[in-house]
Amino acid sequence: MSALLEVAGLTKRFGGVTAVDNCSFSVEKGTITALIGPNGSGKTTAFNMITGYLKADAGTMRFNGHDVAKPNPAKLYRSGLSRTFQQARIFPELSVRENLVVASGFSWGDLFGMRVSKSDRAAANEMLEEFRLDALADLRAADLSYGQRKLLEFAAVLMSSPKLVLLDEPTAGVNPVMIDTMERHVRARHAEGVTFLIVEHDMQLVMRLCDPVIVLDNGAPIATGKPADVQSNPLVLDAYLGA
Ligand SMILES: Nc1ncnc2c1ncn2[C@@H]1O[C@H](COP(=O)(O)OP(=O)(O)OP(=O)(O)O)[C@@H](O)[C@H]1O
Repeated sequence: MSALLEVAGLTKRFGGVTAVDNCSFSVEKGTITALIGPNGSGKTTAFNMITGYLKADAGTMRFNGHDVAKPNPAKLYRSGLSRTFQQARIFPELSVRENLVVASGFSWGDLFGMRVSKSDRAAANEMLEEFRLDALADLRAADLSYGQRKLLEFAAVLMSSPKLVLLDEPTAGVNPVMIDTMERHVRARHAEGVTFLIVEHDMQLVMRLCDPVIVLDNGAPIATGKPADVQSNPLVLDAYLGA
């Protein structure tokens, strides 16, 4: 296996708080890697730096064999690294279908000038079917339920045919049926070769879906390994019980 993403020495301070502290880890190609840790251990801050939403104070990053000196969300998206957010970021005033078309790289001008080609419209329609969102295609995204919005955001990031998808708490606040749906879609895309890095608090889901599991505490990894090994690691137990 080879690393698709490598971060080394990643650091971010907010005033007196070191949210991410000289943090190094890698995500191997073809894995569903989990990034877990107690509340406030730095998971989202790490995601934000890796995806270019937050400037790191220190550290380096490589993605798909290239150094990324200044991570930029749009450039990374185009080069195959995309992400979701804890609170799904979609365009609430666009329809479900339009959200998918925009996510595939169309400018708003193209969208509203109806310059979207038939094949790209077909790709959006396929995604709608795959995610069983076709019945909702013409609804405003704002009118979707919380779980449906998360599903739409996930479908939208897949429109760019990513190599690596970072999911930030994909199942937080969604019902058990939707958790199963999310899991199914992750497995299906993984089987097609997409690599995942997932921040998730649902440990049952992490244990059955992810391998390896990276555990952060105080902004740096304290354990990395197979789910069962990590689960019984005394350092990990301490970090969670002490949290
Ligand atoms: N914008 C910010 N300004 C100040 N402090 C911040 C900011 N963002 C995060 N922090 C602090 O950095 C630390 C790490 O936060 P972060 O959200 O990355 O943790 P997390 O592991 O994602 O937590 P959770 O599981 O609760 O989402 C926390 O102490 C948090 O309070």
